[in-house]
Amino acid sequence: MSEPILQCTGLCKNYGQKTALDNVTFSLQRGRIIGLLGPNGSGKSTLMKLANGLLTPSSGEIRIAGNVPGIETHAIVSYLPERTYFSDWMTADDLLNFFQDFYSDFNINKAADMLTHLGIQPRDTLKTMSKGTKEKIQLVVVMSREADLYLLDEPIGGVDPAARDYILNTILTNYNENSTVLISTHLISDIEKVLDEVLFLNKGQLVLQKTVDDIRAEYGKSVDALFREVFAC
Ligand SMILES: Nc1ncnc2c1ncn2[C@@H]1O[C@H](COP(=O)(O)OP(=O)(O)OP(=O)(O)O)[C@@H](O)[C@H]1O
Repeated sequence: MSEPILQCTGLCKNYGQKTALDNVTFSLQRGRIIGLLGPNGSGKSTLMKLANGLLTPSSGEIRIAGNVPGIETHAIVSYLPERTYFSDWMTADDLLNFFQDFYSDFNINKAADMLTHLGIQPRDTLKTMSKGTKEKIQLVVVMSREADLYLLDEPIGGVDPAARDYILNTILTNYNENSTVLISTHLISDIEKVLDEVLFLNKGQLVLQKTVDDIRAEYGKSVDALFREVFAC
C-alpha cells in the first residue's frame, strides 16, 4: 500500500485538564472521501486543526504525506476551517485574487465558474451576504485548489438542502483520484452518498473506521442509522 496521505499515531491533545483527543491511531489512503463523524465535543475540529499545524499534539504524532504539519504540508492541504477568517469588506473577487496570490495550485477560472453557477455576484462584499452564501464561497475557493488533501470542517451546516447537493457534487467533481477529502459534519444523511469511508470519534477516541460498503454489509444499515444507534443519548 502507498504511503498514507494522513497518519495519526497515538495522537493525544489536551487543553489544560481537558482531553480532546485520546490516543488516536489511524491512517487515510489517497483517493478517498472520508466522513469524520462524532457528537458535539468529540474532537473533530481539534483533529482538523492538528492536521493543519494550528495546534500541536500533546503526545503522539500526526503526519501528512510523511511530514509533520508545516510549510511543506500547507502546500498540499486545502483547509476549510469551522469559522470564517475572511474580512467582511472583501468581495468575492477579492477572495479569488487572495487565493491566487497565496496558492500556486489555485484554479481561478474554476472558482469563477462555480461562483457564477451559484449566482454569486463577484462584486458583492461578504458583509452583505447571507451565512449560507459566505459558506458557499469559502467552499468554492477551498475546492478550487488542486490539493492532495482537503480538510473540510462542517462545510454545509448553513447551506440549504438544494445547495448542499450542488456543493457535494462540486466536491465530487473537483477532486482528482489521487486526492483525499476528509469532511466533518453532523449532516450524515446528506453526505453519506458521497463517502467511501467513515471515522467515528467519541469523547476523543476513535471508535470505528470502516468503509461505507462494509457498514451496509455488516450492519445492514446506513451510516446515519448506525451513528444514531452508536451515539444514542
Ligand atoms: N480552545 C479550547 N480550550 C479548551 N477546551 C477546548 C478548546 N477547544 C476545544 N475544546 C474542548 O475539546 C473537546 C473537543 O472539541 P472539538 O471542538 O474538537 O469537538 P468537535 O467534535 O469539533 O465538536 P462540534 O461537533 O461541537 O463542533 C471539547 O470538549 C471542547 O470543549
